[in-house]
Amino acid sequence: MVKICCIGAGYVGGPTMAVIALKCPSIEVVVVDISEPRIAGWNSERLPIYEPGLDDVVRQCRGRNLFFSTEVHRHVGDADIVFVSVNTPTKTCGLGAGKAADLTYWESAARMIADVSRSDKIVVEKSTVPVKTAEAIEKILAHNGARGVRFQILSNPEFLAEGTAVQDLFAPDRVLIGGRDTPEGRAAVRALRDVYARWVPEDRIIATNLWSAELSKLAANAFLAQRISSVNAISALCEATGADVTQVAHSVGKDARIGPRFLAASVGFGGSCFQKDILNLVYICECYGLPEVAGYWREVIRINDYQKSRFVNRVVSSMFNTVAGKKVAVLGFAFKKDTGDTRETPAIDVCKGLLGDKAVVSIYDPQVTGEQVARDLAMNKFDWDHPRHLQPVMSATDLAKQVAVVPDAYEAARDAHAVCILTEWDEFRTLDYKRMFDAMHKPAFIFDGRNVIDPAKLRDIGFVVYAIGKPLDDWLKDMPAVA
Ligand SMILES: NC(=O)C1=CN([C@@H]2O[C@H](COP(=O)(O)OP(=O)(O)OC[C@H]3O[C@@H](n4cnc5c(N)ncnc54)[C@H](O)[C@@H]3O)[C@@H](O)[C@H]2O)C=CC1
Ligand SMILES: O=C(O)[C@H]1O[C@H](OP(=O)(O)OP(=O)(O)OC[C@H]2O[C@@H](n3ccc(=O)[nH]c3=O)[C@H](O)[C@@H]2O)[C@H](O)[C@@H](O)[C@@H]1O
Repeated sequence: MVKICCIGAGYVGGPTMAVIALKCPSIEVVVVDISEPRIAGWNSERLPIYEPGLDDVVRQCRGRNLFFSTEVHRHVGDADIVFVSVNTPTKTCGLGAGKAADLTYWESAARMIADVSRSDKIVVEKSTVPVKTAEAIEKILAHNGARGVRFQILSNPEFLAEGTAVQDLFAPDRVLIGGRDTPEGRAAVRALRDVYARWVPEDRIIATNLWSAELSKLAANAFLAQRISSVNAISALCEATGADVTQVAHSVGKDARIGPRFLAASVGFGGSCFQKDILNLVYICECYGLPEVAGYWREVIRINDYQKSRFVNRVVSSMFNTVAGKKVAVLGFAFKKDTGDTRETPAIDVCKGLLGDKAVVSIYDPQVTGEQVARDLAMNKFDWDHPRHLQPVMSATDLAKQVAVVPDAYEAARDAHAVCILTEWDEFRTLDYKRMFDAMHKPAFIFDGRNVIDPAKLRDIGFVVYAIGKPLDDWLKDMPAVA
């Protein structure tokens, strides 16, 4: 029986391995992690991540051919194929701080693989890594491995999106496998291809060289994020001119060369990867002496930051230039719908902006806990991807004074001056906004950072409405949008 071990039981390692186990009953899959609570979560009825459809997949194969364990050394030692799916955050200090990928976790995983391996292994980069990481890993394994043990490194980046991870894994647009162009390298690519080929059509499995595979992942995320920054840049111009960004995006996306997806204007993109991977790309370009290329991609991040601060400025300037002491309801804190993940969510920057202007913020999100919100709002940039014990937690008193996390949208809006919609949860489309309006101070404002409400209907109720990239209310027309 082929044995697979995956190091890292996170948003990628957990779902990816669960689907491999489901689709390949003859393969034993063990997911290992140094985090005991995470592994305990995977072995419990309440999985550590919220992902539609995942419970069902895990229930079908856990204990059959899918296992979660903290016995990292034993399972890595036993495996034929070792996936490495550890976090690769942005460096917070030292050379390349704020841009370069921090490969500490990756390197320690690679050294551990070398230490415990007594049989040949295929080592698969699942984490998103800088181009040429495979070369560094090869060196670590070659210099530290036991005599006679051979390693083949493959790059097999993951393209799933949170919230749709299970369906993305069931029917991927493509599976990318990069390997060495040697007999051993080609055999390793074949072995991994055979795993995916059990459910992915052959023409969707692409084999490339190692560096193309590594770079394709960074490039794909950069292209996706660039589409959002493009439409968000246009959204600012829509507000200035009276155009409607939804209509513009629809018209632009009808061009088959452009396509309709991923053109929804928003308060900004979030998530653990877009910013991190683009910064990483920027750093790599700078290292290779390509400042113009680096500058081009850096603008994608700059527009994203601009979009978030533009939103905060809209809120504050509309409300007579101050939100001090005013209650602002925040609907949605996760970085997108159908996930409880808050890493790099635009809600953090928006809430911090409002708190900086002394607002009292009342947050409702169907999947995010108060503890998580407190942690996020107290954190420095990039700290979220480092161990929990190194992260500051906002004191209970500070939290109680300015931030409340409440169990539903109506409670968030009670006695509020404004509502900000920051995540596009489906339930926000069907709320009883009249009921909310009646319970709010007047004028009652609504700021829709995700275009989930119908501005005309809410204006009829009596709200002053701002929606990203939509024609402005008279109220907002003369207010400055950007500081
Ligand atoms: N989150 C996402 O949707 C996607 C993430 N990626 C990439 O996949 C990688 C992993 O991302 P996530 O799963 O989101 O991260 P995560 O933080 O959820 O999971 C990483 C796990 O690795 C564990 N870990 C770290 N060092 C370890 C070690 N030496 N031994 C054993 N376990 C160790 C951590 O305890 C953690 O549970 C990153 O490189 C990310 O860029 C790629 C595609 C999608
Ligand atoms: O490498 C990764 O981590 C993953 O990053 C993204 O996936 P994810 O971040 O989970 O979610 P997306 O659906 O891409 O959304 C990212 C952010 O962009 C925002 N977004 C998305 C689409 C859009 O049209 N407008 C928009 O503002 C979302 O609300 C969210 O905040 C990519 O879509 C995945 O292919 C990739 O594997």
